[in-house]
Amino acid sequence: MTDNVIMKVENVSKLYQMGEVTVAAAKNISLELLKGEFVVILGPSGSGKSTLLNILGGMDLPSEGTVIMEGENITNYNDSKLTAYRREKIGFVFQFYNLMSNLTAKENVELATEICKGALDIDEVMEAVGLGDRKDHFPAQMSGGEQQRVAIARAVAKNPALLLCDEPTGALDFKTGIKILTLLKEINQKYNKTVVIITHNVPIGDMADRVIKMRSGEITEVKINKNPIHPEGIEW
Ligand SMILES: Nc1ncnc2c1ncn2[C@@H]1O[C@H](COP(=O)(O)OP(=O)(O)OP(=O)(O)O)[C@@H](O)[C@H]1O
Repeated sequence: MTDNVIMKVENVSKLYQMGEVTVAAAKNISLELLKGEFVVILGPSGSGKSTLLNILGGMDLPSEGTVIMEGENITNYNDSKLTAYRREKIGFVFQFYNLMSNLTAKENVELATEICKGALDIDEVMEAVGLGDRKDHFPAQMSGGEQQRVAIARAVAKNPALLLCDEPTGALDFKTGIKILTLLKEINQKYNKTVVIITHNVPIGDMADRVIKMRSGEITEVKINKNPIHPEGIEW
């Protein structure tokens, strides 16, 4: 394993038995994620993106294959080790922000970092996501874009090795979506974090260092972007 590989996925499949039929939600997937890389996994509905993301994030185990994160095979982990893995190593950003409505923006971020070793300074992260003056606002007092910024701060403040984002712009209007993608790129550069976005939204691939295309549970194409574009150049 080269030094800058943080995750190595080898021959991962996820099979579901539906009566007589075996459904392969992921089929023989192999990939590597590099430190500081910005990756977009693209695929239509049902192509296996969420299945793969769940496996990378330790929310689900593959039926076959291995996932090596920073040299450790997480597919051998028991439930408590997987919980620790999700807590320490992975920052999740979802389409819907899943904030605690009775906590302020800052408290939402604090809650996520309380049980983490090596968390980042919360005030600094709140500034980095552009919410320095919104820390004491409750989710209901914030726009969708602002709530997604809180969700990103919450994921980043844990100082995870990998930020996994599932359709992070899916619930946002175009302009706000571009701002969120810009923020994810800034976070990627400022903290040298590996960021993976999964989406069906093809133009988002143009901002990635690497685009991985999926169809029917398989990787169909891997494209390196030598010159990824700034998110403000993306249109959909
Ligand atoms: N628990 C399950 N049992 C049976 N089949 C499943 C299960 N989970 C996923 N699948 C099937 O695996 C395939 C891939 O699903 P997955 O949710 O990973 O796709 P996706 O690309 O994330 O789609 P979307 O963009 O709509 O969320 C689909 O055909 C789905 O029906």
